[in-house]
Amino acid sequence: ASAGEKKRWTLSDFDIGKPLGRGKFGHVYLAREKRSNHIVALKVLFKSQLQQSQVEHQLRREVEIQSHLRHPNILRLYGYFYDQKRVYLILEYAAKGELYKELQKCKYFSERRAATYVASLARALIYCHGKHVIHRDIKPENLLIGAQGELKIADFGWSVHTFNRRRTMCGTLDYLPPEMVESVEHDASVDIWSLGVLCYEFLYGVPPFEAQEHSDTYRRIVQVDLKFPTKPIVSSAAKDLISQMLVKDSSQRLPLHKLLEHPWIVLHADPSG
Ligand SMILES: COc1ccc(C(=O)Nc2ccccc2)cc1NC(=O)CCSCc1cnc2[nH]ccc2c1
Repeated sequence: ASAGEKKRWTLSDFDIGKPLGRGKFGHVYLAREKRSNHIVALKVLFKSQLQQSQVEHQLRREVEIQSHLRHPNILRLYGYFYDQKRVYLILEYAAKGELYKELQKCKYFSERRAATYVASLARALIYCHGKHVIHRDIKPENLLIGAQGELKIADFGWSVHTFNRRRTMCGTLDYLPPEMVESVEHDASVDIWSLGVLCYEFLYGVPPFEAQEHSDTYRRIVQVDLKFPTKPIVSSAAKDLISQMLVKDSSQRLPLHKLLEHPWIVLHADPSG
């Protein structure tokens, strides 16, 4: 309710629960807002560390952007407050946890689950692009799963290594499109590339351009060295979709709204999302 957003929150409004994770700027805790019994994730950032890294403006800008985003597949930022030493972000709690852990556990997803996730992400990105917000950094580490199994772009803040516990740690190049790897300025079509990389990883369990050395990943990306393994068996419709997203010329990538009409998505994605 809009009245609630005007409220000045304080720590005493919350019962603090178990830690959900920790990162460069602070810790995240499960918490319950006392009056409503609403369960949230409370992210605690240390002002000293924010100042040291000169990210206060970035945080202010992000809080501003996030407070206007309302989409079932984008993790909500309900509000924030601060005290002497810390800034607190009141975030939506995704009850089924981190997607990359689920992917590690299953190795790879069924075509139905992969298509359902890709369709949800496409709808969330269409929504963001409509609000001129791009590059939602959609690698598996930044995706959470809600109570009904729905995907949430959790956008962990540009340099917050909160949950990037994957072997290819924070600096993974895997998701960057050619124009970003060649540090050319980028537009919303970067998200189409990243979604294509994600779709491949959902189906095969590894990103398409993975290599031992960064330099090899870099070369495979700029050459779009796309190969489909013979195992697991993946439909040609899925490969066709991925091939239309992982295109070097960003203007030739399949637009997101066309993705939602692609036969593989229409055939396999759960309409519920
Ligand atoms: C909208 O979201 C965010 C908005 C802003 C920031 C942020 O830190 N911005 C920043 C910080 C410093 C400098 C500049 C910018 C982070 C998030 N989001 C998360 O951090 C997601 C994981 S915390 C929540 C959460 C929920 N549900 C879960 N279920 C299991 C674990 C878990 C974990």
